[in-house]
Amino acid sequence: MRVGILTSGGDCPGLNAVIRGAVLKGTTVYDQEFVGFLDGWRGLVEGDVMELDRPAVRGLSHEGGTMLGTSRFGPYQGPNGGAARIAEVLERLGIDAVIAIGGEGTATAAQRLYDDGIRIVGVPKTIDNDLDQTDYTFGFDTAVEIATEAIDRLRTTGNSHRRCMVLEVMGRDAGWIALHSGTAGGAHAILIPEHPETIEQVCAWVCSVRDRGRAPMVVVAEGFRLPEMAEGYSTKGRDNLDRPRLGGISEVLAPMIEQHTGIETRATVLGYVQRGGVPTAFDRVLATRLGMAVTDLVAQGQWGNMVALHGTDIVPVHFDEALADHKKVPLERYLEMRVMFG
Ligand SMILES: Nc1ncnc2c1ncn2[C@@H]1O[C@H](COP(=O)(O)OP(=O)(O)O)[C@@H](O)[C@H]1O
Ligand SMILES: O=P(O)(O)OC[C@H]1O[C@](O)(COP(=O)(O)O)[C@@H](O)[C@@H]1O
Ligand SMILES: [Mg+2]
Repeated sequence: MRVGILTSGGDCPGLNAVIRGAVLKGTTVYDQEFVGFLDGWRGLVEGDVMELDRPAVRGLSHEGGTMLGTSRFGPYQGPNGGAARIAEVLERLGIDAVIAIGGEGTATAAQRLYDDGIRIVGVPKTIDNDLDQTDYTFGFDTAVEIATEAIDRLRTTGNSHRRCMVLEVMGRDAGWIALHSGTAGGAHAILIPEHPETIEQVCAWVCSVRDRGRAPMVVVAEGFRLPEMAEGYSTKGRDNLDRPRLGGISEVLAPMIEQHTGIETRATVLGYVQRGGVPTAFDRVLATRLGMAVTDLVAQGQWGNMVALHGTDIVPVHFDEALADHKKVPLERYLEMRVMFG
């Protein structure tokens, strides 16, 4: 069987480890052959492929990014898009099945292609960790490590100047990176998209920290909203799916905090550093296992499924099930940490 792999959506540390895991197990255990589609769905629609044999994936598990490239191009997009045309491309290239590695957008597209008769399986990917039906996604642990290191570093400069430091991390709809890094770094307030807080409440926490003689550390997810904000803070237009490009809420909060409390306050937007560079050991292991497991789905013809982490097991989950809900931070998880704020 000849299998095509693609990576789609935002990149994420661990994508290369998935590709390597799939190629190593698929070639040795199942005699599968692999090609990679370049730049996500674009490579599939346009038939733009590279051979993926064992030497092509050598030493790949520690490398960040994706060797195949990624994009936000859609499989139904453009004059050549659509399942019928994709079926022709697969036929012409002698490819029997597709492995799509991506987030909820990629899984939505994969589900639609599956409904339209394409033999496709998936691997979940998101640094935000907000895909349902999988306990963790690779890339998340790496992002949390990077954000935690940033908190540690901001603390020493904040302490030296007795400033309030505000760190903005990624998290469009879900505050997992903020919650985990803020917890690990001992932040005095953690602000996430799921649970608005008033500026008065944030300032009350900041003042209580200052009153103890400490320099306040606030971690905010990019998608956090004050109660009066209708959507996440955005000044960079919208993406090709018409979602606001988020970023900059920390730069709104910092002057507000300074004005309300009189404490000198500085904002840092961590940005794409969270998505770049080498994956942690945890993410390499998870990504490798997911890549290996997805070749089982191909061998068994379990089309329409993706592999997922349940506890310590890798199990198949139908795209439909995974897409039914969005894995947000539950209120009780937030309240658990909120008692420590201030
Ligand atoms: N509802 C949808 N229907 C068809 N294709 C979609 C849909 N949502 C996303 N896609 C395609 O999948 C690509 C990746 O989705 P995106 O949300 O950008 O990343 P991710 O897969 O990481 O969530 C999008 O650019 C788009 O081309
Ligand atoms: O600028 P881009 O590449 O569109 O991505 C920004 C978004 O991607 C994310 O990193 C999420 O990416 P994934 O869920 O696709 O891993 C968000 O936190 C952020 O809002
Ligand atoms: Mg998405």
